[in-house]
Amino acid sequence: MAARNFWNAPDPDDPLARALQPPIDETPEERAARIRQMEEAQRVSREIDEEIAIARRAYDRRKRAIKILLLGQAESGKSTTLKNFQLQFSPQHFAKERAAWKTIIQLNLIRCVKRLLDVLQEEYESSLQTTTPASIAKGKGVAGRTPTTVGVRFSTSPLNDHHRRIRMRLSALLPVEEELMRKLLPESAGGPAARNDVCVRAGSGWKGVLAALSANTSTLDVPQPPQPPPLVSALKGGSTSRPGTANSQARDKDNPTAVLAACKDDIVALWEDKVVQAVLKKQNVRLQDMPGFFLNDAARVAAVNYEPTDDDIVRARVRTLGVEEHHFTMESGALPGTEWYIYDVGGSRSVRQHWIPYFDDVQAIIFLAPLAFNLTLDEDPKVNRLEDSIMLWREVCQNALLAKTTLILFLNKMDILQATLAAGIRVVKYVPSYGDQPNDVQHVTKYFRDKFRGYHKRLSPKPRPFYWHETSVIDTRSTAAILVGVREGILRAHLQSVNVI
Ligand SMILES: Nc1nc2c(ncn2[C@@H]2O[C@H](COP(=O)(O)OP(=O)(O)OP(=O)(O)O)[C@@H](O)[C@H]2O)c(=O)[nH]1
Ligand SMILES: [Mg+2]
Repeated sequence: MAARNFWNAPDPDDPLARALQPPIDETPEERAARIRQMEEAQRVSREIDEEIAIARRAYDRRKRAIKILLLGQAESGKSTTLKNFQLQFSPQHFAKERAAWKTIIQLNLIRCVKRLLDVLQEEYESSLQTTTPASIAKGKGVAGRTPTTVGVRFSTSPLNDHHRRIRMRLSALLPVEEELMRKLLPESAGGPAARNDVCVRAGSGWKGVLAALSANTSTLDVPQPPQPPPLVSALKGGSTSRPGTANSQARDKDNPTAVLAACKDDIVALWEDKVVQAVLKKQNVRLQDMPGFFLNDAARVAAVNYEPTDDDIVRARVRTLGVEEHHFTMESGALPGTEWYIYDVGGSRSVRQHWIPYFDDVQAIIFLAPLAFNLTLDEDPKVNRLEDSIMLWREVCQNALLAKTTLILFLNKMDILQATLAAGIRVVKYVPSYGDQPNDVQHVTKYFRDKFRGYHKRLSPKPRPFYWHETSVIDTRSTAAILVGVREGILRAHLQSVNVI
């Protein structure tokens, strides 16, 4: 019996094959249309196969890749650690994002100026006094300002009209800040998170938005600083209205570089003013400790031709909302070409539930714990920051999903601990169990490190080594050396776990 060609000759008994047979009376046009349809179906099918192959390759690559999760409370230094990683091991990628960071740094500077203006306004308001008949009778008043009418308000503040004029001119920065925040986080512009910090939502493509903005803003068109309105309105808290057309105002608020350049001399003058520094000291405000502090660099950052340095980018502050995945290929090191994924999460209490889905798929966790024994959480000022870090560390140590995960503790912000202890702030006041041990960096660090080590040992589902480093991740040089060691350690642990070494 002759062999039937399986593909070309359909089995006459197969109902599906019968159904797919072209009709006997098919016209040439119908035949052409049927063939076109078949070809289109084959093309779609090939496309789907290709997509599946790409997805499978990506899945295999990701499975082989090394995955690190950065954990810790808000402001503990997770995103700063990530930037150090990128700077150290993926410098080309880091350099590509420079334009986006420029706008963030400008925004950080504007925030610092705004905070400074708020402090000066508070000082001014708290120094307002009203004359009373009694004070006039006793000849009380302010030098050079003899009150003439009963009930006149006057200020005893050392801030004078010169400061108020600068303050009015700097109000031109406020619409710029609002506009940038609206672009970065449209859904919560003006909300509580956005008011306190520069926020971005993970996966929103904010770096692309900012890079485009930075490329589009003309730096040649520097507006003149606004002229102050009459002093009366300035004393009332001021209006932000400026001379110029509505069009020029709309254009200016889209151009942080130009507006900052116009305000540069005023920012520098206000920040370096001795009276202003004395007010800050009196009010016990240290703007230097603010996240994203750039006032000492104002002359550079507010310049028309400003380009951020690597250090500027590492110091820039953006609050992370959600979880950001960063994929990069090691450009150097023991195994160049190795793929790494680093997950950077938001650390404030309301977003911590988003961490859990990442727990079962990471080789290592870098846990950032600043030894901020004297500070409280922004989101809950009743909670001590260090207590919160220890509570989080305990949860991470005992989590069964993380039993095989390498935990690396960064006791971060050592520079701040040093400054805090040098300022005479005593640990025992906040942590009574510290007792009368010496109040120096070495003893304080050992005390808290032993606490973290103890929980790690007691709570880990099975024994695992305790890795820790004292870090100031804001300092790129000292961090680079630590990260090289961390990278090699994680790589070795990973290769061992897959039986390669
Ligand atoms: N002085 C000092 N500042 C640091 C250090 N590490 C981070 N910072 C600063 O602390 C602020 C917060 O750092 P981030 O890296 O943004 O903190 P985060 O953990 O990512 O915070 P969230 O995104 O809110 O969860 C930034 O202004 C950093 O520049 C450090 O070691 N020393
Ligand atoms: Mg962050």
